[in-house]
Amino acid sequence: MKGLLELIPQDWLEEVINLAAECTVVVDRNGIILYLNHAYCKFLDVEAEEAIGKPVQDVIENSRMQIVAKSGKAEVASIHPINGSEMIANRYPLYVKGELVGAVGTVMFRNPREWLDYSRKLQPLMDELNYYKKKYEKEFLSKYDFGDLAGESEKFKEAKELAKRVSDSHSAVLLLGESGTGKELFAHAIHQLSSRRNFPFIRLNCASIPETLFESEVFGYEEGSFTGARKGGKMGKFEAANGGTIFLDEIGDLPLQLQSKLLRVLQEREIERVGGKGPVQIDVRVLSATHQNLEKMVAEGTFRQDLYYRLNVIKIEIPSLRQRADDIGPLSRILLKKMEGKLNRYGLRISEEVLGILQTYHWPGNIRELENVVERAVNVTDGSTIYPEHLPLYLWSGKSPVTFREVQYNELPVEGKILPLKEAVRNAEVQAIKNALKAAGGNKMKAAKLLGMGKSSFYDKCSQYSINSL
Ligand SMILES: Nc1ncnc2c1ncn2[C@@H]1O[C@H](COP(=O)(O)OP(=O)(O)OP(=O)(O)O)[C@@H](O)[C@H]1O
Repeated sequence: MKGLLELIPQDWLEEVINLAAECTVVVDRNGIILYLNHAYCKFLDVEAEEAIGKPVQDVIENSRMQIVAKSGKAEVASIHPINGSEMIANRYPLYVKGELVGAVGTVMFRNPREWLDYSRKLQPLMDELNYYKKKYEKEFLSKYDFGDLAGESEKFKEAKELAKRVSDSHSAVLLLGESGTGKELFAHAIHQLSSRRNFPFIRLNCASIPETLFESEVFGYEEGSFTGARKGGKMGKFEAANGGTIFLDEIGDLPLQLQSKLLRVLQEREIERVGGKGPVQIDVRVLSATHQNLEKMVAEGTFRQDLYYRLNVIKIEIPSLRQRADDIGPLSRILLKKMEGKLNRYGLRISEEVLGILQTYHWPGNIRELENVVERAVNVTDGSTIYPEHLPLYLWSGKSPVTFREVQYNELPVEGKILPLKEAVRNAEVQAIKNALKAAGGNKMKAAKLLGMGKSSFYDKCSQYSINSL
């Protein structure tokens, strides 16, 4: 077989080398220069005839070509000081028929200026690339894993274990739980632990999607399929999720007429773009979530039974924060750490009184609400400790924490001796005032606030019970 270069005339070759890598040098195994191209001669200010046959280090200052020709190890993009400036050079060992015969050196940039000009041209492209990378990560990749799901209570751990166990299955998962319990976090974590993790995670909010846009959003459309259709068409959510996971959030809020369209995709596992030429096969894992009671909706005829069965292959019920009161303390501390980072306020702690209040509140908004409360507290706390007055008023104003809980009489232990009611009330008031003063570090205004009392009634009570200080 003919050599690959045989068709190129000999006198073309040098020009080809000059164009391919401006400054080029070739040495034999002993580091003797066999070839120095025109551009390199010009850069070094030497004649080729003078240089050829000489040891490379005698012609090129600080050269390492003789080392590469012996070691057989390439040196790529190394800084090479020459002629008072630092150029960037590549040195490659030259193997012919498997044998090390010498080395080839090229100069990528003859000085840092060249490199700067080059990187200036490259920078906008890199910025653009990073922008799309971030956009892709934000829109198409899952952001959380099971490590982000904090909680040690039994019910929560059971839900987490089940979710882990079914992560890699292909079956549909229905996540049930009140608003703010972490259903979306679970969906991310399930995808992250599955073998689909390197494929997209696409969220479709079924509550916010207008009926008129459902088809184009969910199935996509072809260019020119309707007035206003985007040039090049648009990929729908199912197509975008292909190979990965689609998370149908707030599925209980999907209008009945759209439920049948969704059911068709789930049954047939194919979609057809609006104005498309035919169906496209899709391979997506379906996760869905709702705070609604789907069984009740099915019974009332507002949710399709067949769709319910499709989605509810594996049901995971996420407990409300009320049902995992033991987790409130640890979760508050975790959320505090998160907020410290977000708001750049470090070294904060939550006081015992605040923990008491948080533990007895009923948390209708669950972890999302707790997160908001902690964020607010971090914002309004001046010192390093979060006290009750840093919580929103509805959490503590005018009430003792115990009134938040539905205490059953038979749950209350009988303690101490039975006193006449007036005396018991007096003792309780004295104790409550002393506790509040202690919690407020002796500050009467703060103590009054903690007790949910006006300043003057607090002072009246203090003088009635002769309490002057702690
Ligand atoms: N176990 C947890 N550990 C730490 N943070 C959590 C946990 N669960 C939820 N969160 C946080 O609480 C907030 C609400 O979570 P998420 O959006 O997943 O709830 P949701 O149940 O999907 O709510 P909705 O039903 O309103 O959509 C998020 O900011 C999330 O980071």
